[in-house]
Formats: sequence, structure tokens, C-alpha cells
Amino acid sequence: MPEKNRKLTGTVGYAMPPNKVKTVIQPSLVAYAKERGIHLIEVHIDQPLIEQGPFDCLMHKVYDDDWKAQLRDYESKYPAVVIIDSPSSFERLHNRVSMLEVVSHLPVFVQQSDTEDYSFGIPKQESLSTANEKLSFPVIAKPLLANGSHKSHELSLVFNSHGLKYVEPPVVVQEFVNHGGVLFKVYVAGDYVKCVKRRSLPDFQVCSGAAELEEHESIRLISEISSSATEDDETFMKEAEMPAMSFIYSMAKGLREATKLHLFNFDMIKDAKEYNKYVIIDINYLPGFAKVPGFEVMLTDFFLDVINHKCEDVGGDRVGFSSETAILDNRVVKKEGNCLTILYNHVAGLVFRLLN
Ligand SMILES: Nc1ncnc2c1ncn2[C@@H]1O[C@H](COP(=O)(O)OP(=O)(O)OP(=O)(O)O)[C@@H](O)[C@H]1O
Ligand SMILES: O=P(O)(O)O[C@H]1[C@H](O)[C@H](O)[C@H](OP(=O)(O)O)[C@@H](OP(=O)(O)O)[C@@H]1O
Ligand SMILES: [Mg+2]
Ligand SMILES: [Mg+2]
Repeated sequence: MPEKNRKLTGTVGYAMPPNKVKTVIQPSLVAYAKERGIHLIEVHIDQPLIEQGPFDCLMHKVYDDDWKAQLRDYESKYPAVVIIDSPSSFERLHNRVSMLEVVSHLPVFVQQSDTEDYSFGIPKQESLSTANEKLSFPVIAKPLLANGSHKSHELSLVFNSHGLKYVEPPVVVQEFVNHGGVLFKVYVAGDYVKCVKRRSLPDFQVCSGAAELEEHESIRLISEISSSATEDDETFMKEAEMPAMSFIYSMAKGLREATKLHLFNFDMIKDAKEYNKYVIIDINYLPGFAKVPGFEVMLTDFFLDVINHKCEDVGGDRVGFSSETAILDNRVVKKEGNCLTILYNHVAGLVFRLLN
């Protein structure tokens, strides 16, 4: 959109429970956005949506059928309003199996960093009934339903088959991936991406004694890990190397295209057993952006893009994302710009897969 036609002001309605408002719509964001022409207006979720607004954009994190019906009604009355994001897009994140399936089908082009290739994947995961025979311990059992409830964050670390008996279904069971105790949390707001480091669980050396652990020692409940960094962790985390931003950007672009979401974060850990392989373990819709340094600028830039329709519906190439390379078999290769090279890369990818 030529600068002269660029809209400089707009209204963004936000509909979310009070505890979510606290972790996203902080006073610093409201003030900064207002300075830049974006008026953030609270939508009262206990009142009829149709009687509120209209807005240029409506962002929401409300999970019930009545709200979904109101949203449909609102969209039909105000077709120009941009809904961030569609329930059909974020609902797949409420099931931890469908959540990570999007990673396996990433159709995107990612940028090879200037010095090395990256590869990515998801942890091996099974249902409770097949975990014991198909996975190696330790494993981490996660409630299958990831719908923002407190219970959906109650994870269990399980060290042997006895411990699985104490796991309350429905769950998905993932192999624990040693990753050096540091988590990379990537926040995405349209074309704007920020990666932060968080303290994670420490590595576990699989010891022969694990199978003989007392029953009560064979399972450990864990929750709220990533937000409890202590002083020494800070030093520890500072030393952890961040993956290349080109890789992070490309993963963000891939997940945007695969999920059709604009506001989300994803958790990445570096597989200690493989060279430069990152494992996606979690994707969250509309997380607590307020934890991200500079989130006020990031979200305001995003809102301005939305009201100027610069934040194309996913799939469009935008500034900041490069489609200079390709993912083939989840391995990152550089797309040298012509189709012959891409074909070569594809063949190379197939050979790579055959040899590995
Ligand atoms: N497969 C895994 N291997 C190693 N560590 C893991 C694995 N899955 C989860 N973890 C650790 O457990 C933490 C919580 O897992 P996860 O992010 O899946 O749960 P969550 O409840 O969705 O968390 P969030 O608050 O980010 O939504 C991760 O940040 C990481 O530290
Ligand atoms: O540290 P982050 O921002 O990842 O913590 C998020 C978390 O990832 C989830 O997105 C939480 O949302 P729910 O899954 O809906 O519980 C966020 O909760 P919130 O109350 O802060 O929005 C966490 O911030
Ligand atoms: Mg997480
Ligand atoms: Mg999560």
C-alpha cells in the first residue's frame, strides 16, 4: 500500500478473560499503541459482541461455543473487521497431537544460516497404551487437551513403565529430549518474530537403575517450568547459543502458513543427540506476549500492518521472511534461486533421506 494511502489510526478490540488481559494488554502497550494511532478497546465478553465496536480488528482468546456463534454473527454484520484469529485455526492447538502435526507438514521455505544447515522435527510421541513398547524412558506425559486450563499444563515426567500406571488419561506421551536445560520460546505476531530463552528441565542421563525405581519415584509432576528462572540460571542461559535468526524466522513463517495463525508462540529445544536439530514441543495461541522485551512495539507494528492489510493472509511473502531456501525432508537447504538448483536440492534431500 503506497505510504500516502497508509491508514495511520485504527481500533483494535480485545476479547479475553481478565487473566489473559493481564499477560497481553498491559498499560504500557495501550499507551504506546495509542501514541502510534492504535486504540485498544476492551470487548466485554459478558455482553453481546454485536452491540460492541465496530473495530478494524478484533483479537480474541475466548474458548466457548456461544462466543464462536457471536463471532460468526459479528463477521457477517462487519465483514471488513479482521478477526485475529479464526477459531478453526487455533482449535487444532487444543489437541497436543493435532498441534504438532502441523510441524510434520511444514510446506515452507526456510533460510539456511550463513554457516550451517539446520534440521527440525517433533519428539517421538505415542498414546498411553503404546508408550511403553514404542518409546524410550524418560518420557513426558502431557494432557491431550491443551485448552488453557490449569490442568492442561500439568505434565508428568515418567522414568519407567511402573510410572505410566499413575498417568491419568487422556494424555500424549513424548520421549524426553535432552536439550541442555534451555528452551527457545519464539513469539510471532504476523511478520514480527522474537525469540527468547527460558529455563527448561535439566537433561536426564538414562541410568540402569531407572527400571528399579520405587513406584512413587517413577513419576514426577511438573508445571510452570519455563517462567521460574533463578539468578544462576540467567548466567547459564546467557551462555546458551541462540539458533540463527534466519532459521527462527523461517520456522515462524512455516508455522504461520501451516496454522494460519497470526498471534502465537512455539517452544523449541535443541536436540543434544543431533547436530543442529531443533525439536518443536509446543505451540500456543495468543500467549503472554507481555513477557517479551519490547512487546509493545512488536504488537503495535503488527496491528498497524493489519489495519493496512499489509499483514496478508498467511501464505504471502512479506518483508522479514525470506523464501530464499527450501525445506526438503525437514532439512534446511539453500534455494539458489533457480528451479534447476531446487530440483538438485530435492534430489539431494531424497538421497540424504535414503542414506540416513
Ligand atoms: N519432549 C520434551 N523433551 C524435553 N523437555 C520437554 C519436552 N516437552 C516439554 N518439555 C519441557 O516441559 C516444558 C513444558 O512443556 P510444554 O511447553 O509442552 O507444556 P505447556 O503446558 O504447553 O507449556 P506452556 O506454558 O508453554 O503452554 C517445556 O517448556 C520443556 O521445558
Ligand atoms: O511463557 P509463555 O508466554 O509461553 O506462557 C504462556 C503459555 O505458553 C501459554 O500460551 C499460556 O496460555 P494458555 O495455554 O492459554 O494457558 C499463557 O498463559 P497466559 O495466561 O499468560 O496467557 C502463558 O503466558
Ligand atoms: Mg510450552
Ligand atoms: Mg503450551
